[in-house]
Amino acid sequence: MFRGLNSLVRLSVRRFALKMSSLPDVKHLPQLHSTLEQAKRFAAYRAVDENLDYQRHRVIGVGSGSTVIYVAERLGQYLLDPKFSIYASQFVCIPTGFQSKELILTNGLTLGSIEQFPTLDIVFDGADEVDVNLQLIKGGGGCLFQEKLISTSAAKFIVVADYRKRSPKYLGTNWVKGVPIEVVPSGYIRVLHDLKTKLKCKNAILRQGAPAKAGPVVTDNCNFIIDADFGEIEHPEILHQDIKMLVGVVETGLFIDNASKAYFGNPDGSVELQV
Ligand SMILES: O=C[C@H](O)[C@H](O)[C@H](O)COP(=O)(O)O
Repeated sequence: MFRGLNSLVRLSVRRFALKMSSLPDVKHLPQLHSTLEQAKRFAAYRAVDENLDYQRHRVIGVGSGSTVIYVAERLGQYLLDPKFSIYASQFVCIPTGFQSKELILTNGLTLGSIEQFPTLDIVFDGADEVDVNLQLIKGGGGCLFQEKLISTSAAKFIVVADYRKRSPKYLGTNWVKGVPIEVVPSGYIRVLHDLKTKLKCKNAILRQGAPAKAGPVVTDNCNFIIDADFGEIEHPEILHQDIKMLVGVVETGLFIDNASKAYFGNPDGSVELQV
């Protein structure tokens, strides 16, 4: 129901922006249903406004998840404002999966592919947890491989998140579902076994699609996802390398030395920046 409500609000935001025909101030937009959604929107709008160099940036990555919804919304508003539209009409947006492809299209933006544009100017994406060194856990929504492909192909990777994602110190403190790992389907038993025996993982499970689907989650690349719990992760770069070495692993949800900045939205409208 909330998703439906939010879509309605987003539609009215688009109409509002159309009527205003200038980049709307986030504080004047119709309120979203929860303070958490408001926090995500505050972070996304500020991240776009502060980092998008609309006169120079042409190839823009749009990530996955519930926070980038507001990134795509903001980018769409640049198209509607005559001051920016001449530049925004030249933006090409590269998606990190099916969901972001839809976001790009529904906000009136031009869709491109990583094969056409292997180098990006900037990418905006969410995160499941951000540690004090800007290392990330991503993949809670199952999109990690394409997200990593896009974010490591961009000159700048800007993280947009709400206040819950900021780790007090180590990854694995706030996000306790485990590190998402994309694996080739035929190799999942082997990877589960190796995670437990070779890497001393506390628990590793194949992500299930229930209740929406019986059986495992299948990614946009037709792979499976394993969630591997290592507790608090002191050395994410080493863990990432160790997991990558396992036969059957396509990519890990540990994003190492990749993000340039992270914006965390708070319910009161303030946004914290981590660099
Ligand atoms: O696979 C999903 C992605 O890594 C998302 O960016 C991540 O899960 C954060 O999503 P959200 O903005 O919904 O918290």
